[in-house]
Amino acid sequence: MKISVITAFPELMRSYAASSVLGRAVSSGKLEVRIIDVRDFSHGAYRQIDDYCYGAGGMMLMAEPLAEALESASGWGKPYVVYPSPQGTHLHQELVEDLSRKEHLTIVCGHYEGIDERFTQKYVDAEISLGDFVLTGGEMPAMAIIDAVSRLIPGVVGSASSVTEDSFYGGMLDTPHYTRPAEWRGEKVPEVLTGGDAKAIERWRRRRSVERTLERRPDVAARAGIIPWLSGGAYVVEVHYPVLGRDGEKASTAITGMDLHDIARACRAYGIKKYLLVTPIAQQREMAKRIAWHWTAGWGAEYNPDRKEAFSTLKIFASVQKALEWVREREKKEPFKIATTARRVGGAQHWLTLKRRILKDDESPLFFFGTGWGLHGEVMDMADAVMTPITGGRDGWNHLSVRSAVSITLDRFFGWR
Ligand SMILES: C[S@@+](CC[C@H](N)C(=O)[O-])C[C@H]1O[C@@H](n2cnc3c(N)ncnc32)[C@H](O)[C@@H]1O
Repeated sequence: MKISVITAFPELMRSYAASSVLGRAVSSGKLEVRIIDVRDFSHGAYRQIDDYCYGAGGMMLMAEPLAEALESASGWGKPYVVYPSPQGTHLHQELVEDLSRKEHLTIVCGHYEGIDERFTQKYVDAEISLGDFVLTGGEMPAMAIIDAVSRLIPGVVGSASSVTEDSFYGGMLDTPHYTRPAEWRGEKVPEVLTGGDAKAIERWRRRRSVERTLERRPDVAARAGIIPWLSGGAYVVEVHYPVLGRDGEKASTAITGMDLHDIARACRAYGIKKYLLVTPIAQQREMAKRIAWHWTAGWGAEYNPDRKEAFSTLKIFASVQKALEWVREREKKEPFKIATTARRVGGAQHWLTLKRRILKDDESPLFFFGTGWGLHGEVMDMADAVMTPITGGRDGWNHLSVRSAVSITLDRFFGWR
C-alpha cells in the first residue's frame, strides 16, 4: 500500500513515519509512505502557501500549491484523497478497513482555518474527522489514520491475533489485559488467567468482552455478528404446523423447494447450528428428506459441494415439541425461543433488545418462523419473546416470504458487520 501525505510540516510527519511499528513497516517495504512538502509548490518570492480568508476569518491554505502537490503524487497511481476535517465523517473501524483496501491513499493536512473549499470540492474523496473537537492541523489526524490503516496490512503488527482481537475488529470491545506481577499493590490478576486452562481463559475473555461492550458501548453490539460470542448454538425453526390459515384457523402448509434451498443456504452462511423443518405430514417430510439426500449424499453433493454444506444444516421433525426436545438435548439447556411475526403484537421486542439480551445472558437463540398466515398461538405461547415485525417502508406493507424474513433476521443477529 502507498500513502502520500501533503503537509506544511514535513519534519513532523517524517519523524512519525520513521518511528516504531510504522517505521518497520516502511523499511520492510510493506508500506510506502511519501511526505510531500506543500511549500515546494509555493509561488512568488515569499513562497506563499496560505492567505487570508475572503470575508471574515484568519489564514488558510491556498488551493494551487495543494493541487500541484497532489498532482506530483499521481506517479503512484490515482490517489484516494482524504482531507482530515472536524466536519468530516467520524473515523471508525469499518472506514479504516475501507481505506486499507485503497492502493494509494493521499492525506491532505489542513491548517489555520483549513483549506480552500474549491480544492476540497474538486479533489477530496472523503473528509474524515477524529471527533467533535478542533485541532490546529491535520497532521495528528493523518498520523491516526495511517496508524489505524497500517495495522491492518498483514505483517505490520507482530501477531495477527493481536489485531483480530482488538476492539471493534471482531465486533466487540477488547477484553481487559493484565501483565506481571500477578499481584500488584494488593490487586490480583483474575485467577482464571494464571490457571493455564486455555479453554477457560478463552471463555473468560469472551464473556468480559461482551460485558464491556454492553456496559460501555451497547451501540457497537448492534453491528456485531454474535455467534462467536455465544457458548451455545443458534437455531432456525421453519414451522408448517401449527400455523394460521386464511381465516385464522389452525392449518398446515406445504413445504417449498425454494424455501428449503434458500433457508439452508442462509443458515450455513450465518453459522446457524441447525435449520429445523417442522411438518407433521409424513409425505412432506419424505419429500424434504429426498431433496436433502440428493444434495448431501446423491449426485448433487458432488455437483455442488456448497449446497451440500448448506443442506447439512437441515433436520426434519414431525412437531415443534420434538424439535425443541432435540435442541434441549443438544445444548444441555433451554434455548431462548423467539417467535417472529409480520403483525403488530403487544409486548413484542425490538431485535436489538433481543440481541443484547442473548449476549448478556449467553443464550442459545432459537427463532420460530411461520408459514401460511403466520405462527399459530400455540407456538407463540411457547416462545420466550416475540420479535417486532421486519418493516421496510413507512406504509407498513411487510408481506415478506419466509426465506426473506429468515435472511434479514439472521443478518441482524449474526451478520459479520
Ligand atoms: C483549526 S482546524 C480548522 C477548523 C475549521 N475552521 C472548522 O471549524 O471546521 C485546522 C485543520 O486541522 C485539522 N483538524 C482539526 N480538527 C480536526 C478533527 N477533529 N478531525 C480531523 N481533522 C481536524 C483539519 O485538517 C483542519 O483543516
